[in-house]
Amino acid sequence: MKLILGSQSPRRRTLLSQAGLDYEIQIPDADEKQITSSDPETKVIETARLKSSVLKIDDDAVLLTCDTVVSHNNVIYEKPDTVDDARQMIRTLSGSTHEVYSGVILKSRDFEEIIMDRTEVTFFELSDEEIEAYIHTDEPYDKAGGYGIQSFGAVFVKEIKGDYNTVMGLPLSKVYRALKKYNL
Ligand SMILES: Cc1cn([C@H]2C[C@H](O)[C@@H](COP(=O)(O)OP(=O)(O)OP(=O)(O)O)O2)c(=O)[nH]c1=O
Repeated sequence: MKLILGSQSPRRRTLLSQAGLDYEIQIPDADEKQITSSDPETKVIETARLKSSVLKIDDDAVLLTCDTVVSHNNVIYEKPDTVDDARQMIRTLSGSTHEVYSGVILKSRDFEEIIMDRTEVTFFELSDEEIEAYIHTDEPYDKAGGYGIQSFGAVFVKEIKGDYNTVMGLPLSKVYRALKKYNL
């Protein structure tokens, strides 16, 4: 079996490579706005499934698609569209704890497997100056919740409970373990 990563995310590529997995890439072009669930687990799974539904799966392939959202006080945060969105997200996350959900669909012609993971992240209290400086960089805009734990956003983090890689966009150890079952 060969592994296809259905993602344009550079982080997901890096993480699969870090685990020594070989893969080919396909880029899903799905209209994610059509997934409107307000439950983060449902949202990431349905979105990952939507991404897999727009890609072709060969007989000998397993397709991996994934979605990541941030949830804070029952509100879901995806990628900020504007500077104002990013400001509002980082202000909300400042000085409190949020959850990052990453949901994966592994799909072949014969099966579908769901992998779900959740990591809790607590931010230090951030100053207005810190937030303004950050939202005027490129970093927030391609990331759920408007920050990157693997980049400058690391300095916002006081505590993390769970798999760090789930925050970066792929629950790597769970994915690795699942893929071993299919000899990938
Ligand atoms: C919270 C957080 C998210 N992210 C990223 C992971 C995901 O790539 C992104 C959430 O967007 P997604 O829609 O999950 O993924 P994507 O659009 O980047 O890629 P694709 O749909 O093609 O697979 O946010 C970080 O890189 N660091 C972080 O700390």
